[in-house]
Amino acid sequence: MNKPAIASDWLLEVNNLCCGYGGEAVVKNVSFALRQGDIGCLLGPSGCGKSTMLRALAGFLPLSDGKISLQGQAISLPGRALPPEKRRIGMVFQDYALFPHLSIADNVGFGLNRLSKAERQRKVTELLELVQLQDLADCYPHELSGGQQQRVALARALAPEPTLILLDEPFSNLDADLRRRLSLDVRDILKTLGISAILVTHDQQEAFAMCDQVAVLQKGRIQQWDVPFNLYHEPTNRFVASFVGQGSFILGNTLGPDAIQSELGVIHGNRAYRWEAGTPVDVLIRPDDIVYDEHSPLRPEVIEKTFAGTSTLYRFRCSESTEFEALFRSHLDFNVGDFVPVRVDADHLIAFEHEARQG
Ligand SMILES: Nc1ncnc2c1ncn2[C@@H]1O[C@H](COP(=O)(O)OP(=O)(O)OP(=O)(O)O)[C@@H](O)[C@H]1O
Repeated sequence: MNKPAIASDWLLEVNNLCCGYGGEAVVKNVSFALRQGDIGCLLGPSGCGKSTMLRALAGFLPLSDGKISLQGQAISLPGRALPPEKRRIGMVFQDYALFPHLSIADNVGFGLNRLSKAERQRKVTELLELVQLQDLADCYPHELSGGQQQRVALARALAPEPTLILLDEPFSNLDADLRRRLSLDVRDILKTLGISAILVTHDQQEAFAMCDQVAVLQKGRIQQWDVPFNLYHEPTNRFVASFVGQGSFILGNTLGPDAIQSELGVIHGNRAYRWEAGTPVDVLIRPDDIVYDEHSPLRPEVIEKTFAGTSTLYRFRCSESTEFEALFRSHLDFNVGDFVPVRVDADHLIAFEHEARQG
């Protein structure tokens, strides 16, 4: 049997995308690709162009350069774009955007006019079961909590069986606990249906928990498109290293390709660097790279302590220019002013050529 003619293995391909407003470029030369069933994320600080990229994907913003393809077909090119309603792309917004005068069932069935009444009802029931709101079918949006309204918005976006779902900060109106639970539920629902999605968020925990691939954006450019583990442990540049997770840079000098002399001792890692021995470098120290070791000669001073239940985050100072953080289980209890024996235990040695600090 012949396979359907799909020109590429990728569901979504974005090539050298450039777009913006009034001739001003906001998104610059962005390229990435997403496989069928994967959840991608656009993560970055406020104003870096995440929503602008999403608008271009949805077809609301023209391209000044580049190409967007879905299932191997170009849907956006400069001067030529498939209209939003013909893209088979669903959207879920931060503010839910439900119709207040329609019941939950009618909100979900809104885009299903082409179906017979019975088919429409069957589909709505199926979707409400999927998002676990079958008992609220006859309620109105104002009678639902924020989390429930967002589930309705997801069911409505899924109803026309889109090829791709775009989620624009969908959980940012919810409290932290609900946010975490709902993001995992939404991931499960999308994975069960095998639907691909792009999530826009500035919350890295949400990005890591929910997404298979994450783009870290800065000023309209992708700095790294990778799996969450690599973004944390193998950041490709200083911006990603600082933006993703916690960490401090300390000064060191290379001893060899995989060893750096620093105030915290000789740090070994699993990466080889090509710098000459003696090159000044900034080494990234994550809070989980530091362990308590009562035999260690290194005894930095605790200068800050943040208790967080099962763990405590300590900020240590070795000297005027060397500070770093460490995360210890909270039964290891120290006070500000204590000198604590610690050592570096990092598998992933991340270093960048030394940058003189400003000011
Ligand atoms: N309609 C618009 N007209 C002109 N400039 C815009 C418009 N929308 C956004 N911008 C500008 O484009 C840049 C990127 O905005 P965008 O909303 O894409 O960022 P973002 O990463 O989604 O930010 P946030 O996380 O704060 O929502 C900003 O400098 C913003 O001021």
